[in-house]
Amino acid sequence: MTLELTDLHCTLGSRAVLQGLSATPLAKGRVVAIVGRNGTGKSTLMRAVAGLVPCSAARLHLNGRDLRGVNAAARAAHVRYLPQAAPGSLHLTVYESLRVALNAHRTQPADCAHERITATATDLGLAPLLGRYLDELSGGQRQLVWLAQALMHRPEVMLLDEPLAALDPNYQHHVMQHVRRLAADQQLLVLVVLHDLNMALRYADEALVLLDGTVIAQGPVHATLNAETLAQAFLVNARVERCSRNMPVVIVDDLLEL
Ligand SMILES: Nc1ncnc2c1ncn2[C@@H]1O[C@H](COP(=O)(O)OP(=O)(O)OP(=O)(O)O)[C@@H](O)[C@H]1O
Repeated sequence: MTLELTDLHCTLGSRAVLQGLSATPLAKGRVVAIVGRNGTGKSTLMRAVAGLVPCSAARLHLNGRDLRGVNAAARAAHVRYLPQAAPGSLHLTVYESLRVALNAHRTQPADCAHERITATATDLGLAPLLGRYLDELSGGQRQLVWLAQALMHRPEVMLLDEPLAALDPNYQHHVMQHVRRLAADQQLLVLVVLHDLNMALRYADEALVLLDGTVIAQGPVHATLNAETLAQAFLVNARVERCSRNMPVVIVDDLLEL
């Protein structure tokens, strides 16, 4: 399974947001970190792949299937988008909301539903919250529930837009470990917008670096997030060093002039 993106253009209002964005085909089973400065088109790219904003492309294919004529509702069976700000909460318990999410696509026989819900909730550390109402949860807890809902579908592609933004460090690592395991076990392609470059270095296989609506670098995450790319993408003087446990860490020394 691959996702092919060639020459994507998307104009919102009068702004050309995606400007001929192309990427080397993205393969299943991998976690791809989408990074780039604010307003550079990361969310728009996700929304374009999900079919939520109008875009033109020379090629927008999933598994050889042309997605261009496929509307967002039909794409949702294969491509699941988790936005930055999820919609307002209904007065449902976490368990009920996961049940609704599972039923929405009927990918599982009903007798597996309970096991599926409890397994996903346990994996994400949500088991103690299953009986709580969504509108009584904290922002971070709710974000975890949206993620669990998205994962109920077993899509081919998961688009996660800053899924760590409201989470404490423990949950951040918990979520990324789970996402990574899912990608490998279920041969899922995960595109994840991350502002924390250290999380990208630690958990992503590949990085896609955006600037002004195009891809300026793509490849294995450790090779791609180098000083030169970080300078161009973020206007920072940065280096990637190994910590005492041999994990790569981005250190920003200075800001570069605009
Ligand atoms: N509906 C819209 N109408 C007009 N312009 C829009 C619309 N949505 C987004 N934009 C503009 O498109 C550009 C890219 O926005 P997008 O949300 O894709 O950026 P981003 O890289 O995800 O940013 P961030 O890291 O801040 O979330 C921004 O300049 C934004 O103002």
